Amino acid sequence: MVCLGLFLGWRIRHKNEDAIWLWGISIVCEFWFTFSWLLDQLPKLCPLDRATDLVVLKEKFETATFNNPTGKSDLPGIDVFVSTSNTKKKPSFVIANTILSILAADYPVEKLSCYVSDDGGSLLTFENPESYFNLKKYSYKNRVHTDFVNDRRRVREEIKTMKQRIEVAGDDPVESISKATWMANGTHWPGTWINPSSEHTEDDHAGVIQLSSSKVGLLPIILPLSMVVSLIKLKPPSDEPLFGNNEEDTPLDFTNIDIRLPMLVYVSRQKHPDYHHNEKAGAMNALVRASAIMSNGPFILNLDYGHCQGVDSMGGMLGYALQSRLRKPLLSHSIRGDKFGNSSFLIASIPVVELQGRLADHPAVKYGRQPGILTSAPRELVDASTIAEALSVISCWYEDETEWGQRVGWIYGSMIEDTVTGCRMHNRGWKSVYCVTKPDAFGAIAPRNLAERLHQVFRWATGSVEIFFSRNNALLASSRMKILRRVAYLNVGIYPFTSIFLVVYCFLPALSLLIGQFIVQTLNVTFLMYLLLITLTLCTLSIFETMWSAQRDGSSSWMLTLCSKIAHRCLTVVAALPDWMSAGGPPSFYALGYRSVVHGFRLPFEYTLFFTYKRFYAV
Ligand SMILES: O=c1ccn([C@@H]2O[C@H](COP(=O)(O)OP(=O)(O)O[C@H]3O[C@H](CO)[C@@H](O)[C@H](O)[C@H]3O)[C@@H](O)[C@H]2O)c(=O)[nH]1
Ligand SMILES: [Mn+2]
Repeated sequence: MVCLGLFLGWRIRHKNEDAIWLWGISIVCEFWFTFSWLLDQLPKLCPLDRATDLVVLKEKFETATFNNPTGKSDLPGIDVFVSTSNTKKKPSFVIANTILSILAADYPVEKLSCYVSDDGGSLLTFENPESYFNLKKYSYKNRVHTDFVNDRRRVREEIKTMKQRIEVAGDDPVESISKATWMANGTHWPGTWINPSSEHTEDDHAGVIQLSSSKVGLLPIILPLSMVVSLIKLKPPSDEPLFGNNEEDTPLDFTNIDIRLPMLVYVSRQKHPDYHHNEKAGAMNALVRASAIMSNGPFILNLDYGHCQGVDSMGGMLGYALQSRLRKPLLSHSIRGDKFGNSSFLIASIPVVELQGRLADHPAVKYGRQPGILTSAPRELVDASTIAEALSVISCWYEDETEWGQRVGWIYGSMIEDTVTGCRMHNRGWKSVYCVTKPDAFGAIAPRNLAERLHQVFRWATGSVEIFFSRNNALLASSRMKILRRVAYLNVGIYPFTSIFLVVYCFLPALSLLIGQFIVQTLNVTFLMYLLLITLTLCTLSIFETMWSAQRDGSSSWMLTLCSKIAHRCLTVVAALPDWMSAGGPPSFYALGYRSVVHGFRLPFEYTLFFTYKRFYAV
């Protein structure tokens, strides 16, 4: 900050009298860059690193006490929401992995429900796990128990036969799926048809809810999942362990293994051309209501279609949420976080906040999800009338003349609904914690190519500009919004504007060549020294951040860690440069143009790609 201050001071005192306008433009840009750098840095002040003590968590909630003589888990229920939309772009096997990671979580099965929202409303396309099973030599060989090798062989055979069964259904496997718009029970699929006809397209179809325990219903719907289901013989969970036996017709031996799995629900909300579906925010709100009727877990965890989670993450996160209920400290605090270098991490942590409170307004859930309520009573069975009721709350007119999306649930009106919703929650005094777990709690898929990445940053920038020009602008937030958090939100709303200054500033050298004038009168030593000083300071800052994160990892040879991390960081910087140059500038620039000039025009979530690139490359 001192370097930048001195530099700017020097620049103001040494005008280029021969081209005062050029000097003026460059000074304005430099002031903006300093401002946006500050906005980036401030939220990183006072980093706090917390970790849940899982042993204490288990001790508190899963040991026999006077109030809980059986020692059955007393942990609260969690409803996990996974969203998917376009199955062409989002392979169904990816979401199958996400769902598997949830079903495999180290959390009492009877307390966990997994809701899959499919905005495509489609029978997911079949993509088989052949590539994994076709590997001639796989890396586990000689390193794992022979049981695993044998099980793997059996699963491979099972999948082969399943594939054959699918191929027998028609010459072309894809063709056979298109006929599967008729479900196995002889009724037609209420959602999107492969050959769409009226009321069976992606934007116009009835609501669908399918429960994993009604196995027959699920089988034709999610094919990769159906494999999983048929392989492990899904059972509706009760709070008593259920041991498998080998008599059943399964390829795996489940003797003495608890075969219960969490409740798995497939939801595709109703769509109608007359109603805006509000993308992911709309899908999440439908799930909030449907789940309130079906399981009403006091906590919600929201994952995207490709966010796999680690086995311990649920307990890890609950540790934060339940902290106030425990006398023995559950959290260890230490300063210095790991994830420096990207201020958006603060914002990215926001969806992890416990999303409780009165979100549901349906009579069946009159009291909503009461804050902090612990559901120790066993969950009631879900019957046909419950499903009918859940179907009614995912209809598209359900939100008519209600406050859903305005004040209740996920907030509508921006493409980055996670940020707006987080902002509104903080604004109302919700607390959030930045969750750092070891190993990482979640793994996600990054965009696979430049076009996808540009599409994503364009969408984010559009969302940011939408926020900036709305009442959700951080400057208008209530006094409950903490100051650094306000700065972080402000940064999210303001960063696309940097693109204007970037484009102008990058243009100046070319202009200088043409007119023979530069932003300074002469390239004197002081100017160059300042540039060098600023560059060196930034590098040092980077090294410090790396050192802190190396220390945090508690590595015994932290020098070695440091060296490898510095090398890694250098590589990252080099690799990120093209990304920064392509993504940081033009997409934000366009987003800004669209939002400010063509205000009120809504860009479709998925089709921004077409919009950007036609223009981008034309220019
Ligand atoms: O109409 C829609 C559009 C999208 N989605 C889902 O929303 C999620 C995010 O979409 P994606 O295309 O993966 O966007 P990303 O930019 O990768 O996602 C980030 O940015 C989004 C805001 O733009 C947030 O919603 C996400 O939580 C955040 O991870 C995915 O699971 C989609 O399936 C829907 O459910 N319905
Ligand atoms: Mn994504």
